[in-house]
Amino acid sequence: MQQSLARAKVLIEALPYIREFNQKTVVIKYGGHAMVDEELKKNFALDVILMKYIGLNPVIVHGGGPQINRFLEKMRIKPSYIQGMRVTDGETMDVVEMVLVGKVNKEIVGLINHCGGRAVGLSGRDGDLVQARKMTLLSRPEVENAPPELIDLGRVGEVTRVNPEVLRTLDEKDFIPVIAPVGVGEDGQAYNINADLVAGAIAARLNAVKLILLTDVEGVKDADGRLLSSIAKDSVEQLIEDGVIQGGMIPKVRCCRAALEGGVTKAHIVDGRQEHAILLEMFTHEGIGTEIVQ
Ligand SMILES: Nc1ncnc2c1ncn2[C@@H]1O[C@H](COP(=O)(O)OP(=O)(O)O)[C@@H](O)[C@H]1O
Ligand SMILES: CC(=O)N[C@@H](CCC(=O)OP(=O)(O)O)C(=O)O
Repeated sequence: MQQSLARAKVLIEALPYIREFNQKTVVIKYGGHAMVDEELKKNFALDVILMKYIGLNPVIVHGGGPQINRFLEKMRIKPSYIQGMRVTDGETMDVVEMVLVGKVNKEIVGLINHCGGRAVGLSGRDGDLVQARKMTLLSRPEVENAPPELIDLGRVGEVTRVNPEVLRTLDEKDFIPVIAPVGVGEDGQAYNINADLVAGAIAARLNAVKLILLTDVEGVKDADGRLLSSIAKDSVEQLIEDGVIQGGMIPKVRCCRAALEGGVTKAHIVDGRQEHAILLEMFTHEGIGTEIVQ
């Protein structure tokens, strides 16, 4: 009796959130590090399917950094990153597109469909969804007051425009879009874009009610390693400058800030290794991880 009452209470706790998010878009970035084991991947798929069936519009953007690295290692190419971005020469770009679009994307789509959902895989090149240009990245000078230098990352892109037409068409037919972070340049060439940045840009363009970034840590931590449950968007740059936020966490917090500035209501960085992380974040009073706030 007690147990069934507890179960009913869980459902009732979700009710205000289900009502609030009805017909709203939620962009979920599924990081490569969160794709840990088969059980976790299946639970991710089930969370997304549940969201769709209770009336939300989930849009998935996935990463695949570790999966790309495994392939590069087989080819004896050493991965290299600057400020969380992969240095991408022509050969690496071929591997990036092959692994992200040909492998990781298809696996996620296959899993969602196998679990009873209706997913369609896309890259940013399909329907000109994610348009890009070469990313300009400035060095952070070691010596005080030294002028920053332009870093050449090869075929790494930044988003210039999101064309949501193809996503609207899929939504009309109740498909769940699963997007690989490869963009298209003016020259028609592919660009490798950090998946967090793609998720942030799509969330802003779709006026998403939430952006959720699933990663492999509990959330953003302070200098002593304690979880920060909330960060004001205007303190993000200071935390980067102080060296508290580093590496792959940099594009995450920056994209959350940009998404909020672009009209997204809430942005969260959440531990994708936790079972049903999406449901806990979306439909419980406590929430989990770090919220970036206005
Ligand atoms: N302040 C911080 N709080 C939490 N993680 C941080 C912080 N600074 C750097 N990181 C690193 O960022 C990583 C997440 O980025 P990344 O590896 O690119 O994840 P993903 O593959 O999910 O995109 C964490 O595993 C952690 O090592
Ligand atoms: C420019 C850049 O760094 N692109 C990323 C794209 C994939 C990604 O972002 O994957 P995760 O989310 O799993 O890290 C890369 O090549 O690894």
